[in-house]
Amino acid sequence: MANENTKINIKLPEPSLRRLPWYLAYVKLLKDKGEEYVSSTQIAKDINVDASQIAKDLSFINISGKTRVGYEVNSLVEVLENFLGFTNVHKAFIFGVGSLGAALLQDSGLAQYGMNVVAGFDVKKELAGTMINGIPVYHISEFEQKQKELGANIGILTVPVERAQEATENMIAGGIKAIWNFTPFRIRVPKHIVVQNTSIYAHLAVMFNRLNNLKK
Ligand SMILES: NC(=O)c1ccc[n+]([C@@H]2O[C@H](COP(=O)([O-])OP(=O)(O)OC[C@H]3O[C@@H](n4cnc5c(N)ncnc54)[C@H](O)[C@@H]3O)[C@@H](O)[C@H]2O)c1
Repeated sequence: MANENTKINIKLPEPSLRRLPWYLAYVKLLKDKGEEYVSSTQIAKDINVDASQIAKDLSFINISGKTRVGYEVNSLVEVLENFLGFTNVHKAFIFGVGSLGAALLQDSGLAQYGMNVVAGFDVKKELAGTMINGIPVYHISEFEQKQKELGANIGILTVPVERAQEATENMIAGGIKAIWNFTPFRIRVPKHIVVQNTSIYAHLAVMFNRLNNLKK
């Protein structure tokens, strides 16, 4: 089992880190089916990743399989969830409650992955005082006060692209430490601020290209 020390000491390569949520989603399915053990060969077959790669990735988080039976499913779920930080709850605010911001407020999947969205903020006065999926939306002028009450470290940025930098500066001034940036703008931040850029469109060109190659 990975303990706190292991977690601090390990430097996991990012490609391995990106694969861990796939393993977690897969072993959670096995857990729901009541399976007790799983081998890296079985995981490999079902999710199409090389078995030795899986064993290597999992060895980074200090979990090893038993000869013949493989990994214990319950421990694997627990260790992966702890390692990925999905069991710590991170409080987040959403900035920009338009079509994407509102959709993210609707998504209960975020909470399952350790992200607790506690409020949304928008410049539109008519949105203030509304609720989406039980989560309150406030006018942006209330951010400072709500930050004092709720203390969120993470800000999800879903404002129009031309407002991205200004909203980012406002978020940082209000105590946000990590920004999940959904805008296409490359926001500028001080070194101590974590930025994760995410776009559902980023993979499209790759998919179109693969599709075109299939046709040839
Ligand atoms: N990353 C992705 O995969 C992805 C997908 C869709 C949209 N987007 C991007 O997300 C952003 C939002 O898109 P949308 O379709 O929801 O737009 P939208 O216009 O529906 O919503 C934007 C909201 O932000 C609010 N806003 C403007 N300035 C603000 C500020 N300073 N602080 C707080 N709120 C503010 C607006 O009033 C509006 O309600 C855009 O930048 C868009 O390009 C990204």
